[in-house]
This record gives sequence, C-alpha cells and structure tokens, in this order.
Amino acid sequence: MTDTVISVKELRKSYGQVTAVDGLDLEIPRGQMVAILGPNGAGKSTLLNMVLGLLSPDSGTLEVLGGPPKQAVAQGRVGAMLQEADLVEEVTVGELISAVVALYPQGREVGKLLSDTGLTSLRGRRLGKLSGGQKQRVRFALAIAGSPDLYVLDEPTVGLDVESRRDFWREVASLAEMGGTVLFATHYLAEAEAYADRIVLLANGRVVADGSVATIRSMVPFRLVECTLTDPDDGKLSGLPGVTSAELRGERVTLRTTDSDATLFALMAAYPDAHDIDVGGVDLEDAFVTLTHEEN
Ligand SMILES: Nc1ncnc2c1ncn2[C@@H]1O[C@H](COP(=O)(O)OP(=O)(O)OP(=O)(O)O)[C@@H](O)[C@H]1O
Repeated sequence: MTDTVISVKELRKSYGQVTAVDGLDLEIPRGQMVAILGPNGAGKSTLLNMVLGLLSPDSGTLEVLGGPPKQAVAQGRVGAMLQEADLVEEVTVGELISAVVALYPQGREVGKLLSDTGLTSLRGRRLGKLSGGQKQRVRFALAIAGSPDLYVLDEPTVGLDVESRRDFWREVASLAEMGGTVLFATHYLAEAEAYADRIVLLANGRVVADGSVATIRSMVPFRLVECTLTDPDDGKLSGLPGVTSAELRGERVTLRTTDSDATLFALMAAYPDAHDIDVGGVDLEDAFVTLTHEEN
C-alpha cells in the first residue's frame, strides 16, 4: 500500500482567462494534517475540488491513494465537507445519516457517529429546520460516515460557535491519530496554527510556502520589537536602524525590524525609559500577509 495519499505534479486549471491553479506540486503522506491557506481567489477550492474528482485538471497529474481521484471517491475512501453543500430538507438527521452510512463498506455505527458529531439530540429533526451551524455538523458527520482514508474539508468551521469548533477539531485530531489524512482549507489562521502538522500557503494558484508553522514563520526576515514608551515619536522610531515600520497604540509601540539587536540598542539609547520590552518572531498572520503579498 502506498504511503503517499495525494500526489500532485505540475497541476494547472483555468476558468476561461482566469488561471486558478498554476503549476502546483504537492505530496501528502498518510497521517498528515495539512492546512491549505491563501487569500481569496488563491485556488484553494479549485485544488480541493480536483482532489475530489469534481473538476478535471487542464494539465499535470493528480493521484489520490495511488489512482485517479474519482476511483478513490467511488471506493468510499475519501470523505468531503464542501462549502455550502446542499442538504435534502425533508428528511431527519437520523434518516440521512443512517442512509449514508449504509452506502459504505466500512460505515460507522450511527449512534456513535451522532454522538461524536454532537447530533444525538437533533436525530429526529428535519434538516430544513436546522441552524447553519447544526447543518455544518451534519456535513461533517456525512464526511466521516464511511471511515475514509482521506478527509477533504473546505472551510469546515464556518458558522460553528466556539464550543462546536473546539469539539470539531478534537474529533478531527482523533481521526488523524487513527491514521486518517486530513486536507483542509481555512481562513482561520489560528486553527491552522493550532491543529495543522503542515501548512501549504497558496497565492495566485502557486505554492509560496510549505512547511510547519515554525518553518513558515521563519521564512519572513522580520522580527517584532514591542515596548512601552512615554511620548513615543513615530518619525524617530521609524528611523531607528533596521526598522521597516512602527505602529503606535497609545504608549505601546510595535516595531518591525530586519535587525532586532541594532534596533534594541538604538531604542534604549533614544528612550532610556523604555519598558515591558518583548522581542519575538512574526506570527503566522504576519507571515501569511508578507509571503502572499510578495507573490503579488
Ligand atoms: N466556476 C468558476 N468560473 C470562473 N472562475 C472561477 C470559478 N471558480 C473559481 N474561479 C476563479 O478562480 C480563482 C480561484 O478560485 P478558488 O475558488 O479556487 O479560490 P479560493 O482560494 O478557494 O478562494 P476563497 O478563499 O475566496 O474561497 C479565482 O480567481 C476565482 O474567481
């Protein structure tokens, strides 16, 4: 059995004049939890739809579980949760989930599936009567109903409240612990930071960064120096060695710098009363903005 779950080489897809995926290479091994990040229009959904066999590439190769995506999906080895997938309104949660579980050779036990996805109390309710977040939980239950090898989740936590999000990620982590491979797209960077083993950052249909959160953060050649000053002066701070930008919020100052040592020495000389000083790397959000802007 192959240990590569997704293998993508030189993948391209355009819609008329718009190039959505532009020569993408990606290998995802079994058991990895991979977040696909990128600004609006970066090509995330197009990539996921090709992985699910819903869209055909224009060129390049794409294999899922060692064969064409449609084959892996037909074998029930891929579970998907798509943005705003429609649900039949008239049937109840229990009826739908039982019917879908029965389609799979390795369908999960319905009662356990309902409790794992927080749907037990909604079992008898018609889908048309569910709230947006409850529908999202049903979509998740459908994605995991067949105990697939690969989970493809497109913005899975949109519409979920704080507690449901936490429960959702706990469940996804347990799927990965049991050897499942998870590929998810999200705009919630904190979720990617907390749960992904690996981040693939897309911009304009290309991979601009690929690695752990720490790797992605270290790709940005800036550090942040934060401190509290009495009477900070924007112009003076921006002129300190290494500083590329200064942000002032009252007396709290954040300096972006390419040379934190030089900045710090100059800062202490210019403002001897500087206190509560923090020096650190950029966070994932800063790295995201910097790396995707460079691409543009
Ligand atoms: N059916 C379509 N017809 C024409 N253009 C499309 C179609 N679907 C997507 N596009 C375009 O392809 C590009 C990539 O879109 P895609 O939906 O893959 O991006 P995304 O990263 O998922 O974006 P978002 O974060 O906004 O969901 C965008 O420029 C988009 O406008």
